[in-house]
Amino acid sequence: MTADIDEVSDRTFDYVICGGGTAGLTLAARLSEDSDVSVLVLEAGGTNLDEAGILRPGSWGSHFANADWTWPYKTVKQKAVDDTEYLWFRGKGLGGSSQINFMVWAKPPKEEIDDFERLGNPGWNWKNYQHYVSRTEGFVAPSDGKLDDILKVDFSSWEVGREGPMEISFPGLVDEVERCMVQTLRNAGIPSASQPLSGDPNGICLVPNTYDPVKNTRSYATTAFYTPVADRPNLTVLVHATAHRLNTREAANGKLSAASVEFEYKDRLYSVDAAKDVCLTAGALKTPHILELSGIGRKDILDKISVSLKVELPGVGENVQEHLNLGVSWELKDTVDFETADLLRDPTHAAKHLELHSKGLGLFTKAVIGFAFNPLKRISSLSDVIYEKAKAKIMANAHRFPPGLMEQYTIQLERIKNGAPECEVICFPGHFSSPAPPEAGKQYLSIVPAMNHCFSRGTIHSISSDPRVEPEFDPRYFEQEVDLDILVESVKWVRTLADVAPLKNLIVCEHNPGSKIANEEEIREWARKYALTTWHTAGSCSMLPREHSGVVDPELRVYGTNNVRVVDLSVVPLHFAAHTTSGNRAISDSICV
Ligand SMILES: Cc1cc2nc3c(=O)[nH]c(=O)nc-3n(C[C@H](O)[C@H](O)[C@H](O)COP(=O)(O)OP(=O)(O)OC[C@H]3O[C@@H](n4cnc5c(N)ncnc54)[C@H](O)[C@@H]3O)c2cc1C
Repeated sequence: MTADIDEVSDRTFDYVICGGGTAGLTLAARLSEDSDVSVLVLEAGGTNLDEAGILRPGSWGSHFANADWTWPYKTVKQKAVDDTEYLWFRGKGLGGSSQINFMVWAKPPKEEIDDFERLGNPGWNWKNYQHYVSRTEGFVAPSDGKLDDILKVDFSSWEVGREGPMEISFPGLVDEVERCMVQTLRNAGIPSASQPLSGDPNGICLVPNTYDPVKNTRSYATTAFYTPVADRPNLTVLVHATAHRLNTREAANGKLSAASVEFEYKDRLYSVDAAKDVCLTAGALKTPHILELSGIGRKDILDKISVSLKVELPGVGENVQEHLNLGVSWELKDTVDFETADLLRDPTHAAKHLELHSKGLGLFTKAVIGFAFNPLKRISSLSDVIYEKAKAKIMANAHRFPPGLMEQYTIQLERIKNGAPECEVICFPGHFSSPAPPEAGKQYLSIVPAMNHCFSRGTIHSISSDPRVEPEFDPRYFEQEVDLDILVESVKWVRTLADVAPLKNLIVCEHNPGSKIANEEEIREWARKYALTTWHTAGSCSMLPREHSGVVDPELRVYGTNNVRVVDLSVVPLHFAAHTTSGNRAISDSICV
C-alpha cells in the first residue's frame, strides 16, 4: 500500500529517497532491511502495479505512448545532426525505466568497472561490483536444454547470483531467429564469450533477461524490490510526489546539510524532513535538475536562473555520456519457418499472441537475447587509423578540456588500442531501423550496432528556477568525430553478415539502409542521421575527485554536503560496454553495506 500525503507531509524520516525507479526502489528495499530506520520514497509517477502492458515481455516500445508510464523528454536541437531533436523516453512511476525497458540483463567487462577505481574512486572495482550485483540476481538457468544446441555453454559454471530477488532467465520463446543469428556470427569468425555475466562479454553471448520464467512476465524494480517488502512498517512510498528542491542549512562543519525536501503533490507544495540522508535517485536526466534547483552546481548556470549558489560544483550536469545504436534490417523470405515481432503490428496476430501469452507461449514471451561484443580491431581494418586520428585530435584540444576529462579520454584511447569489446551488436527479431518503415505482412531481422564508449560529452542543465520547466538535455551527438568513425565501421561490418550463412539463406534484401546507401560518404551520412539513443544516459553527476569536476565522492555523497547522496546512473564517471540496469543495482546496493 502506498501512503497518503498526511503520512508524509511535515513528518521526519531517516532517509528520504527522491525517485522510486530502478535505483530508488532497490535502495529503499535495502535500507529498510534495518527495522530501526525509517525510509520514505517520493515518486513523481503512479504505482502502475499489475499493469499487463508493463508485465508482458515482447511489448518493446509500446509503453512510449502511455503518459502514465513514460516521460516524453526531448533533447535540444543537435547541431551535428541537422538540428534534430531526439525523444529521450524514460520510465515514470514505481520501477522507473525498468518498467519500460527492453529487459536485457548484461554486465560490463571487468576492466571497465576497475576503471572507476583508476579514475580516483577507491573500492569501485569489479570485485565489489560483482558482489553487489549478485545480491540482486536470481538467475535461473534453462532447465529443458532448449539453449544447449545454440550456446554450448555450461550454465552451472556461470558466476552469477542465484538467490537474489530479481528473476533473471532466458525467455519462453527462443527459436530459429536466435539460432540463425548466433550461427551467422560464429561463421563470421566471432568467438563465443563463455562468461558474459562475470566480466568477460567479449564475443558472442546469449544474454538473459529480467524475466520471470514461471509467469513469463517482466521482472523489474517493483516486482523485486517493492512488492515483496511493501508492508514493512518502516518503509513509506508516496506516489505522484515530485521532489523540487532540498532545503539546506550550513552545518557546524561548514558543509551543507539537507534538512528537508520540498515536493509537489496534487498541485500543492509540501515538505518532509530528513534525519539522516537525502538520496537522489531521479535518474541521470533529472537528478542534476534537483541539485541545481537546490543551489548546488555551476555558478553561471545558477546565476542565469536566479538560484543562489550554496555549493559550487562545476561538474553538476556535465560529463553526460550516451550509448547510441543504429539498426541494419533485412527483409525475410516468405518461406522462413519462424515468426518475428513484426507480426504484432497486425491486430489479428497481436490478439492471437495475447491469447498465447496467457498460456506462456507466443511472441510476447520473446525477448532480445542475441549479442556480440567486439573490439574495433576485430571488425575493422581501420582501427589503428581511427585510434591515431582520435588521439591526435584529443592531444591538440587537451588545453580546452575541463579538469578530469583528459584522464577519461586516456582510458578510452587505451580501450581502443587494447581491444576492449566496445562495439556491440544486438540481434533484434524484427524491424528495428530507419528510415524505411516496415511493410505490412513482411517480416524482418535486424542486427543493431551499438556504440558504448562515445567520446562526445553532453550536458543537462536547468533553464528556469521553476521546477516544472524541464532542464535542457544536450547530448552533443557526434561532437567528437571518432564516435561517427567507429559507428560507421560497425555498420559496414554488420552489412557484410548478409553474405554469411545461415542469414544469407533467409533474406530477400537489405531493407535499411538499403542498396542505395553504398559508398563511404553515403553510409556516414545515413549513420549520422539515423543513430538513436539506447536510453543508457549516464555521468551527469560523476563520481570523480572534486578537482576533476567530480560531483560525488566514492560514498556517493555530494561534495560540500553532509547528507546529500546521488544513487543512480548519474554517478558513472566513465561509461561501460553493457546495458545499464545491472550497473544501477550495484550503485544502489553499494551504499547499504
Ligand atoms: C526504453 C528503454 C529501454 C531500455 N532497455 C534496457 C535494457 O534492455 N537493459 C538495460 O540494462 N537497460 C535498459 N535501459 C536502461 C535502464 O532501464 C536505465 O538505465 C535504468 O532503469 C535507469 O535507472 P534509474 O534508477 O537511474 O532511473 P529510472 O529507473 O528512470 O528512475 C527514475 C525515477 O525517478 C522518478 N522521478 C524523476 N524525477 C523525479 C522527481 N523530481 N521527484 C520524484 N521522482 C522523480 C521517475 O518517475 C522514475 O520513476 C532502457 C531504458 C529505456 C528508457
